[in-house]
Amino acid sequence: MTTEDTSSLAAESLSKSFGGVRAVDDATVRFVPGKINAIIGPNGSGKTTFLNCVTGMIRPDSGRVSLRGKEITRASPDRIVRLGLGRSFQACRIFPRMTVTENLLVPVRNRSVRTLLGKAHDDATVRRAQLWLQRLGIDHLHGVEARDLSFGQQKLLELGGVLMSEPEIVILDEPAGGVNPSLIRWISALIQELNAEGRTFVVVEHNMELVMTLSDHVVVFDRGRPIASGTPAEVQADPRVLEAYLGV
Ligand SMILES: Nc1ncnc2c1ncn2[C@@H]1O[C@H](COP(=O)(O)OP(=O)(O)OP(=O)(O)O)[C@@H](O)[C@H]1O
Repeated sequence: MTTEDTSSLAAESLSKSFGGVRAVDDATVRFVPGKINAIIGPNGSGKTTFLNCVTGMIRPDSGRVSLRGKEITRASPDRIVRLGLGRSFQACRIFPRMTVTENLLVPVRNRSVRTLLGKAHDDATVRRAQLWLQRLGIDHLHGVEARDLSFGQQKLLELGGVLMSEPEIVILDEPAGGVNPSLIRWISALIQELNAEGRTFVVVEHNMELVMTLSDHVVVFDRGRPIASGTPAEVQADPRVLEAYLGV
């Protein structure tokens, strides 16, 4: 078995430039299956672009992405979701004029016209949406339009949308960004619970306290490429990481 086979999600020599900016520069990353993986790095170090390449949102200039050993580099975002990879966004993506429940039922993760025009949702799907809302602690808001939710509630709703596709791997872009401390603790506990049930997480996050307490494996990006990886304690003690963050 090769190293790649042991990792459910991996990127190899991934590169993406925007004009003269090498946003992702020959990045090779193997996420640890079944664990909470974090990606950290200074602003502009390429974390979001890397995730966009991994999830099919943008096509890398070179390199490959694989899921369970199978190449997905050129797969569409929809297909990648169907293969078990769910993803939230830094700028929360919800439908503001739809209710909380409708947001979970709308096929955001499968935007094909066929699905949009397809039959109404079956009872099982509605029930599943209710169960996720309960788990997220926002079931009492089921009939409220998403635009009337607080920012933190909108983040939970977006997470619910991701979970509706029952992903094996959940990628979260800044789940704690702009969220108050008690909600951060709630989201953190949820991630741990969902991970304990077998879901792998990849979390891009700037909140270092959260990263260091939550994650099992941390990958540090700097100038488009991973410069260090390991346990939170290992990366914290790595001089390359201090240099990237502090320029020391
Ligand atoms: N669509 C784009 N067009 C041009 N440049 C881009 C584009 N997207 C990203 N970049 C540039 O690529 C580099 C990496 O950006 P990216 O957003 O991936 O970093 P990041 O680590 O996610 O940053 P942050 O932590 O601030 O979210 C930056 O220099 C950014 O300005």
